[in-house]
Amino acid sequence: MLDKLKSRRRTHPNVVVCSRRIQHCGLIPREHRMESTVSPLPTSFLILNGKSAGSELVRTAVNKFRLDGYAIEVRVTWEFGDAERYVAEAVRLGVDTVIAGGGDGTINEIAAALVQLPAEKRPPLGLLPLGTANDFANSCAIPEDTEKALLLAMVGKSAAIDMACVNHQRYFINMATGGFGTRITSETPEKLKSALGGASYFIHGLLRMDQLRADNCEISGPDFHWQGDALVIGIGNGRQAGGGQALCPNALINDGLLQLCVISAEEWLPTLLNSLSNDEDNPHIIAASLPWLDISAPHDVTFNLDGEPLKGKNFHIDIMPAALSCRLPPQCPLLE
Ligand SMILES: Nc1ncnc2c1ncn2[C@@H]1O[C@H](COP(=O)(O)OP(=O)(O)OP(=O)(O)O)[C@@H](O)[C@H]1O
Ligand SMILES: [Mg+2]
Repeated sequence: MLDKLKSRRRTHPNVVVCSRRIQHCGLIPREHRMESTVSPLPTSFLILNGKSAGSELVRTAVNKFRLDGYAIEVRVTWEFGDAERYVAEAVRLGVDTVIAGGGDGTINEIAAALVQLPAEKRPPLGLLPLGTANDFANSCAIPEDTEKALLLAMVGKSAAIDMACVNHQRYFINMATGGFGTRITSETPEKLKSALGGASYFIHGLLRMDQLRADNCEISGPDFHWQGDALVIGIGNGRQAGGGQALCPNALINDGLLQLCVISAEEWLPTLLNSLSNDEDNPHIIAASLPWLDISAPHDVTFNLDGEPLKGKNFHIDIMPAALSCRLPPQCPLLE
């Protein structure tokens, strides 16, 4: 596998070759590069969520690939906002790939920063899943093994993928969820997440059933209108959220469409039990494929954009076709 990928390496002018090794701890900014500085290896900029900063698996994988000659810069986030600054740094350095090392929220923050750059400056995104649920990476079939995932993130083939924009200012790459599902993911305690991983969202959801409350809302889009009490609203660019719940099982990330799935509140228990397999005949599930949609509610509702909350009464959601390029496995189930 490694040999096959190595044979596909491209020449890139971003790094200085120092004997056979690359000076991986200091990529040279574009303006300071000399004509003769060439490297046969791609350069990567790994933005690691601070929650995974201590991972020995990551350290071992990065060191291994650096010894093989790959140039990998690593930055660690401490709080929201750090990733965007690091993306700006990565662009200044002219790297071949920006790698999101974290969960769905980390991918969201990095993808949102990338999509706001001018297209010609936008490097491809790579994924190193290190979060709790890793819903986007899992549904893209990114390898669980850290070394395999890092190699794919550095040199995998990139594909153009869509993103979604909410109210012209926020973004999601995987899914926006509202209603009951939202409250599960935004309120699941960090301790439960680190102890139980993806299952924590589901378990926390079961514990919270007594507080189940539907959101009354109106949803409209091209040739589509629905109003009612929604228990769960899923708007998918990708397919699953909340730790493996495939709310939008037919979604594709390069079809220029959003998949809407609403589980209405009537007879919620049988619906909930059946719904997670998304039975198309179930009258309590409303599904549609739309390029944009508007959602309005009389009271504040919270939407989770890739697990990060956004509160409001009115949401306008647009698909942004081919907004990013992302290094994905050849058999990624989310590509058409
Ligand atoms: N050093 C840090 N410690 C704690 N939180 C951090 C740190 N750096 C960034 N964050 C925050 O982490 C959140 C993103 O976490 P992320 O979604 O990647 O992990 P997760 O929630 O465990 O995984 P998943 O969403 O896949 O279940 C963002 O809100 C971000 O601001
Ligand atoms: Mg998260």
